[in-house]
Amino acid sequence: MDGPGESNAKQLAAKGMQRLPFDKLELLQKRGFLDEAFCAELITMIDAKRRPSTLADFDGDMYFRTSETCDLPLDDPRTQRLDALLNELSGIDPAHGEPLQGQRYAVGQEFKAHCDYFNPGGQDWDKYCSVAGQRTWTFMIYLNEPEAGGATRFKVVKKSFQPETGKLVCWNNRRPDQTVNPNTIHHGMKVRKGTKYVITKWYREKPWG
Ligand SMILES: O=C(O)CCC(=O)C(=O)O
Ligand SMILES: [Fe+2]
Repeated sequence: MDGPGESNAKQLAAKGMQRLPFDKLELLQKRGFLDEAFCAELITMIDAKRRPSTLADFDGDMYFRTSETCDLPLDDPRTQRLDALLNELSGIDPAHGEPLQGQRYAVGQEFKAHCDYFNPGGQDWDKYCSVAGQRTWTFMIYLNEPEAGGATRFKVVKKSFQPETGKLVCWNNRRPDQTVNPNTIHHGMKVRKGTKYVITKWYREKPWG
């Protein structure tokens, strides 16, 4: 039985998502999850209100994550519409979702290889996980196509996703036994030309505080 904070690869496939053929992690994609017009609106929202992206368990590399982040306004109908679409697709109780974020990468910006889960026992574990617990699933949507660069590379399974307007990628950050899955390590690679915009939605084991 999946916990209330977990999605399920079989159910996602039944809803039309394509599962990638890897045993090492549950990784799925869906082209055209959002239409171009909605992506363009979300880009406008991200451009309007952004801050430097942050990191948990900072290890001294100032250049590890160089992008900007937008906390999408909770009271905006477009945020609510997107959240509803993701909650419906994931099948996860909305209470377990972190607030939606947009990420913006200008030329040269990246998010080096990392996992989305928090390191059990890491310096920031209590700060980020004492209330809502571990991250379970990640859902990420590309809002546009930069002219060059900006792929998301899953190193262990050697799979790169090219940004494609409206495409959704999602994965389980844990294994079936609920331990964290290091095979999910991925790199938001440097944008070489243009600007890259994505939306990220993370779900938690327990309700978000
Ligand atoms: O931008 C990307 O391609 C990856 C983003 C990412 O991994 C994250 O926000 O956790
Ligand atoms: Fe990530």
